[in-house]
Amino acid sequence: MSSKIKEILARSNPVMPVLAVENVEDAVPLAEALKRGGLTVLEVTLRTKAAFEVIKAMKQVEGVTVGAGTLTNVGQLRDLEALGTDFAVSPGSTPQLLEVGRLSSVPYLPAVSTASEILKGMEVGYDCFKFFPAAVSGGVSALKAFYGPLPNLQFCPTGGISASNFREYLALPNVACVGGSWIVPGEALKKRDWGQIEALARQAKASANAG
Ligand SMILES: O=C(O)C(=O)C[C@H](O)[C@H](O)COP(=O)(O)O
Repeated sequence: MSSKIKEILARSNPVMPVLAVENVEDAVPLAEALKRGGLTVLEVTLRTKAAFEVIKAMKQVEGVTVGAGTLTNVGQLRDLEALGTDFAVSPGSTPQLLEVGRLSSVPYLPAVSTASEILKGMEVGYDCFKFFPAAVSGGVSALKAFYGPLPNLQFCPTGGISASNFREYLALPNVACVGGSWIVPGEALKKRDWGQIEALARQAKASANAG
């Protein structure tokens, strides 16, 4: 399981837009804009009523890997399995999610913010985690500190990451990719400004590759 998620969150996909999409009609144009900008691994949070329909619609866009975020219980994971979602991400982790996620057909990324949570995940076999909420949990300094005793892990930090600081995270040896909502500002989505979203994606991709 961890290896499948690591393939998805590889350094070739350094920035993962975290999306909250209210209108299913926006799903395809949004995924296409992000793809034109060079970002093809997308996390659709389950924060909106339309989220499952949005995932289904985005999966029609060729070359885009569509995961679900905000996974908080096993029931949702079962629904995502039925939908054929490409991966699933939680904002935290529970013993039940870790256990069920390990065996799921949907590659699963649990989140941690402390060393003890990391150890609990490792006990079940995980070596790849979301680090959430990254900025308020110590940011780059915390990830550097985890690297000392636990160098064989990979993280996807998310939460409080922006255009101005994401490269500091990507420079760390234990960061596979970063996630964030800054690529798709709420206003741009509301205005259906696909050009701006494409430009923000392109900028992030270029800047990540330059690092
Ligand atoms: O909804 C979820 O599944 C989450 O876990 C939280 C999101 O990943 C972060 O809220 C994104 O953080 P920002 O980039 O600071 O907006």
